[in-house]
Amino acid sequence: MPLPQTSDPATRADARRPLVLLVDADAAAVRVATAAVANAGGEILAAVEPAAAVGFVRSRLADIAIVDVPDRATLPIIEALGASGLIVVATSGAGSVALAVEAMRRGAVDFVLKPYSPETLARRLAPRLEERRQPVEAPIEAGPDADEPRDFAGFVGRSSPMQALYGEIARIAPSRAPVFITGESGSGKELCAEAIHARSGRAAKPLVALNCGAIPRELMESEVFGHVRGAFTGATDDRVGAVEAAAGGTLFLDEIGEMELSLQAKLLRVLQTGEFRRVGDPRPRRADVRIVCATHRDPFAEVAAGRFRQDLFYRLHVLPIRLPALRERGDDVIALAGAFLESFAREEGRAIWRLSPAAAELFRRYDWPGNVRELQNVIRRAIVLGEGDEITPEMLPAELRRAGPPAASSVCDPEIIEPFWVQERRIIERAVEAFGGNTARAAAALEISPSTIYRKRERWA
Ligand SMILES: Nc1ncnc2c1ncn2[C@@H]1O[C@H](COP(=O)(O)OP(=O)(O)OP(=O)(O)O)[C@@H](O)[C@H]1O
Repeated sequence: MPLPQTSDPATRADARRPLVLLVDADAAAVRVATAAVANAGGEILAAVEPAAAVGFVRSRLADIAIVDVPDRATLPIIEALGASGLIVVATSGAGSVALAVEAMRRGAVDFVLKPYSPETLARRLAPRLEERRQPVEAPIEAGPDADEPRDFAGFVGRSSPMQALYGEIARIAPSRAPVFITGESGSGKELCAEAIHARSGRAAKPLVALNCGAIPRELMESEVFGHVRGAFTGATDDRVGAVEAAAGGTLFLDEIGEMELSLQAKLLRVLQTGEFRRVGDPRPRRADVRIVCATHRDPFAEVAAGRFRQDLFYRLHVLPIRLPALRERGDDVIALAGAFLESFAREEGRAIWRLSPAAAELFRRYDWPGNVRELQNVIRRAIVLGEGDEITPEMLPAELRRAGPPAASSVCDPEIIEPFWVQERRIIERAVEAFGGNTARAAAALEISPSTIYRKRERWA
């Protein structure tokens, strides 16, 4: 199932794309439906299993729901979503006329038989999407120059992908539903979690962040759920875990993909029942936390490889957000560089620095695999080690200088030759990104098998 795409800025200028909730447990159908929704001019809000659909009844985020009806047990979902004002299109592979009639009786406006092609579903959806297409919503922070793109909640950046991201954050922040943030390393996932918390009704309560990749495995359960005295060697006192510390607020689980499978099962229980136990304590406790999680990996590949529980994934992947890579943000890189030049120079007790035009050009051309964090490091290093008050190309690391236009000479400079695996990795990552995180489609375009990508990724990890 590919990650939802941010909408086409050109279309957004005229009207907001209707948001579609996809309720289907079958990953293959979700892939086809995602393509159909994009073709018909909509945007996927989330793809969820039937059990998670009810969470959307109150959130009122979606305009339209496509609900798979494998049997009669799913029919009440149609009723509930319809009653909350969504246009509901039912689908089913059962091919039963009685089921179709019953789905329509319960409020579905159309019934599409499975398997459907993206074209068929897009055709059936198009008039429904048209009904819900709305004039573009008011800018996020209205003011005298409200039409101007602006920075937002700690983020610097006014490019279209960032404007779309700010809109998504503003829309999903008030919901209680879990948020699943994806994006390359250093692209601002933690900043995004902070913005969501700050704009939610939970802002007055704590935001507790845990990096699942940085905590030793044997301590992780106690970090998340706490422990009681004597639970294990060294547990000399009762200890509150992150879930309790975040009571009423938000729990941010960074690098969720690194969490052990056994602990994933316990987290699933919190999401299903609201209950958890401190390590060594038989007494169940209750938690009221909103979970926001993040990963730099492709979560669909992690599920496919068995490293991420599918049931937990569908519970968490309710409101997905993708952070664009820095290289997708155009001139934001220059604005960010300016902001860091100012703040780091101040921190280092130096005069304010600027970027020379030649250095700015390299910044624009470079790929930034480490994203905003890499940019911060480059600027900090130049300010600490450099002389003067201007960043020039000579002060920049070799990989950045390589980003310049190709040398006029036909002889290749040995310094610019990159290892084969680095070039191969860049090609693969770009392809996966171009297909919105869908490894299978990227593999098809590269004419290699998806398993080749998974195998290589394991080697690079
Ligand atoms: N658009 C932005 N404007 C200003 N600062 C930013 C922006 N994006 C990221 N940063 C800063 O860059 C640094 C890295 O961001 P952050 O830690 O949120 O990234 P991340 O995606 O969570 O990284 P990782 O995957 O390594 O956990 C932080 O200091 C953050 O404040």
